Amino acid sequence: MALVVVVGPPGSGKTTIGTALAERLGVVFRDTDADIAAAAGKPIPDIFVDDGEEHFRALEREAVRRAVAEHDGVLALGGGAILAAETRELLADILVVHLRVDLAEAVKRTEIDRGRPLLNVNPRATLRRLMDERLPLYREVADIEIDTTGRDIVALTDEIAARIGTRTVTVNDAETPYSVLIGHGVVERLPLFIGKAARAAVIHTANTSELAERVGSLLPDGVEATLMEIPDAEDGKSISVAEQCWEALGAEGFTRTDLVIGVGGGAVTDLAGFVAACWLRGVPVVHVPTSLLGAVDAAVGGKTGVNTAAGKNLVGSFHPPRAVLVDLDNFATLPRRDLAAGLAEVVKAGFIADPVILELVEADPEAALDASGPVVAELVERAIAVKAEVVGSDLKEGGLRAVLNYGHTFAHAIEKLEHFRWRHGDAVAVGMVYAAHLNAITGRVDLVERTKAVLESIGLPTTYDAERWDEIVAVMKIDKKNIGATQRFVLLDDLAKPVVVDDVTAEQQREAYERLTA
Ligand SMILES: NC(=O)c1ccc[n+]([C@@H]2O[C@H](COP(=O)([O-])OP(=O)(O)OC[C@H]3O[C@@H](n4cnc5c(N)ncnc54)[C@H](O)[C@@H]3O)[C@@H](O)[C@H]2O)c1
Ligand SMILES: O=C(O)C(=O)C[C@@H](O)[C@H](O)[C@H](O)COP(=O)(O)O
Repeated sequence: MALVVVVGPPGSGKTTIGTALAERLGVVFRDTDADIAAAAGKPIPDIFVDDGEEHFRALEREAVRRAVAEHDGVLALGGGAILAAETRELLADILVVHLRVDLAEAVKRTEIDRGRPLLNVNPRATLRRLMDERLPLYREVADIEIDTTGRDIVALTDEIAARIGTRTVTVNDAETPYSVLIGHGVVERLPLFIGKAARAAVIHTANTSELAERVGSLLPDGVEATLMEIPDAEDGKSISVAEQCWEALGAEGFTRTDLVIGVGGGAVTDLAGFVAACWLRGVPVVHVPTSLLGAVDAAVGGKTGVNTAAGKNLVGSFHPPRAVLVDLDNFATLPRRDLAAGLAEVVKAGFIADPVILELVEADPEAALDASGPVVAELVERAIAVKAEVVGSDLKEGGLRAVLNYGHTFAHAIEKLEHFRWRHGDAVAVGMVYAAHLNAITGRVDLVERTKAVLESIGLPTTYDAERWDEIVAVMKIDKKNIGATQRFVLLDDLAKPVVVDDVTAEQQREAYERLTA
């Protein structure tokens, strides 16, 4: 079903603004006038001349019906499409943007384009009449009305995106670009990303069961929801849980066009992504992250996986989602400790790429912990933008993507030694302090105090048990970034200047541990 439908009189900019809006939202643009001309094999003015307006309107009603049902992007309708009552009814459940324009500018804009059959004679008077007649109908169907007169495209698309309540980050993945919608209530946009699914498996934990039910109820008629509750947190991220999900998919007869939806924290989205990646060798997955960490990191970028006795995330696959719906309202029930843990990955994005993030947290740590406040919304968008930029150019961690692992070599060792009972974000916080010591010890930038201060200001741990070096070093040796026997670490040459190095000596690693635990 269409994401946004754009309506308005001739000259209001439906095609230009609709195209820019689609680009901004990371979706495809479609125009029913173009559909009609293509299907008829001739331009619209020729249809009017050869077959008459009534015939054209019949073609238009059918073109709109079809496009609304099958196009999951921005859809522009011909200026007169809303004359049909059945079309207006069709638009009742869809987000409709009405573009207004004043008469003088509409005349100017339409003069350039001669292909408008109703404006061949006395265009100014005709336009005035059409605009007056149709205004109440545009208003009847529209959710948002925007005056385009004298305004540039960028400002207009920004305003429409903001009024839709959705900030969108596009992940320009080389395989299939997808959108991360961020805003209050964006879970409602789920029906746009159903594709051809006849069934959807909604994977969740007890903590997100209410939302999972709501997600099930948002599926369009004819799409059958199967709710699959898995154990909470890391207990759910195991091969045996994945296997139970596959058994359930088999029992429900899931096919390649059916859909998996992950509703929960990072553990759920990692598991749901993995289940989707392996079922029939890959079915679509949509993520509805409910934790801050899931939203800014786990749900974006296509890394999926489970933990095994051998270690954290060692079994998995790259399987980018079809879309990610970051509904900020979902953070309302997230415990403060989990919100803080999510901020660890946000702070990481600050150190590796966007220092404004650090400034925002440092300026007001409490605001960074206020789930419903504007600072969290900005932090979420910035952190996702950092991640999208990196994974968009290196999905499979051939090079650049490793920078997202800043602090993770040590963090994953803690997680394994603690039998996955530590919060991932807590481990990453300690891991970043360890990395900051390594930065300083290896003659790079000294950000130790800044790292500790920002993490402590939001209640995150910055030290670890002093007696476990031998175990830690053993686990770090099986880190995914290592090449053969060569250990690799992500360090910082400077703030926002990450580098992957392979020459950190055993002594330097030990020295960093001693400083961390001193
Ligand atoms: N794939 C990736 O790129 C990637 C990136 C970062 C982290 N991860 C993985 O993500 C996991 C960590 O994610 P996490 O921190 O979200 O942990 P989590 O999924 O374990 O969630 C933390 C806790 O918060 C609860 N919770 C989640 N949303 C809630 C809500 N709205 N209200 C109340 N409770 C809620 C969960 O049920 C859980 O108890 C780790 O397994 C980590 O390895 C993956
Ligand atoms: O997406 C990535 O790439 C990351 O490294 C993001 C990390 O923050 C995240 O914790 C991820 O789960 C780590 O992946 P792994 O490959 O080190 O297991």
